[in-house]
Amino acid sequence: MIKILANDGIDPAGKQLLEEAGFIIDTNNIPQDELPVKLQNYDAITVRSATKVRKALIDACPNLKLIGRGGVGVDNIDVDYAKEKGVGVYNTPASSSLSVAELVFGHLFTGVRFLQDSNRKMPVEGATKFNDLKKAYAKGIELGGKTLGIVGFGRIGREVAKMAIGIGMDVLAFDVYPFNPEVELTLGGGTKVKVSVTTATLDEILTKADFITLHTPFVDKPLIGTAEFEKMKKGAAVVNCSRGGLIDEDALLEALNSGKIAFAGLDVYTNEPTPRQDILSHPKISLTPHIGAATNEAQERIGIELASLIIQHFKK
Ligand SMILES: NC(=O)c1ccc[n+]([C@@H]2O[C@H](COP(=O)([O-])OP(=O)(O)OC[C@H]3O[C@@H](n4cnc5c(N)ncnc54)[C@H](O)[C@@H]3O)[C@@H](O)[C@H]2O)c1
Ligand SMILES: O=C(O)[C@H](O)COP(=O)(O)O
Repeated sequence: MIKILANDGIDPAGKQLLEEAGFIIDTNNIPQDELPVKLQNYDAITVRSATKVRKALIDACPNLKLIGRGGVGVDNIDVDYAKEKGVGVYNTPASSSLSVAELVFGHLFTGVRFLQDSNRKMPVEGATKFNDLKKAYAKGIELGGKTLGIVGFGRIGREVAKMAIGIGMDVLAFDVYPFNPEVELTLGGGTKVKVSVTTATLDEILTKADFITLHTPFVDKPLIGTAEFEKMKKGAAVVNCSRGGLIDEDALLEALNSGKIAFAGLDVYTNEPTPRQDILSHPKISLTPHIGAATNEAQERIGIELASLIIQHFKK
């Protein structure tokens, strides 16, 4: 019997598929430091972003045959080393794109209408200072008609573009690789419409966009630091639902505090799971705790896709 440890959980639909295929699946969350011993009893492990599967753990578990990542980023797994050791590594790249794209707009709509701040202040001051708050939040702006710069035009970047076009934004897109600027929108009734975004350089995005959203992996250094903030339009805003580290957080605070940029929306942080307090308490930052893929729909798709990949792997 193949035994699988779903250390960061798995959607019930995925668990059911695995059980129907005859696998034993445990959803115990074993602490990282106990894994080198406890994972020895399993043939496979599935993780999200919390559990790390590094070289030392792979070495400690010679029976391990598969590592499944329920999600996109495999930066918590030593993929090349695992493959060298004959351990299969799988992820579910497309299952959460729509959910992440929707969260980007959650942050954008939040920022332009100060929701991050009014949600903090209304419970405390709403009843006594209603009109003061009404005045404080009176300078909102619309997203429609503004320019959105998308850095990284992959799966999520393309979903973001479709939504932006749908609400009447102009879209500039940049990617390190050449890409098809055409995206297909599905209208009510199923009608499909093809619309092209404008291809741009990173510099054009920095200087022309009203809002900038990042959709690349993190490699080794921030994509957006002091020099990039300086190039942005005054009053621009940034959203990062990709990976902490893509934005230099010191430079971000400086740009927010000087008024150079109006707001930021963050789902990911340089220090996870303990982001810095000056980021967490900033009134111009809309915050979510790395929940881009955390919708029922995305997790169900992820669970089903991962289960199918695991079943296929062991049936080979
Ligand atoms: N917040 C969350 O919960 C969450 C959920 C899913 C994915 N993500 C993250 O979102 C990011 C994007 O995911 P995706 O599925 O769209 O990936 P993807 O591979 O489909 O797209 C990434 C794109 O970025 C481009 N790129 C790489 N480096 C670049 C650079 N320096 N400048 C410009 N473009 C660059 C690539 O060519 C690619 O087209 C990943 O970092 C992923 O881990 C976060
Ligand atoms: O790369 C991803 O898929 C996301 O960062 C999702 O992370 P999570 O699985 O911890 O929600």
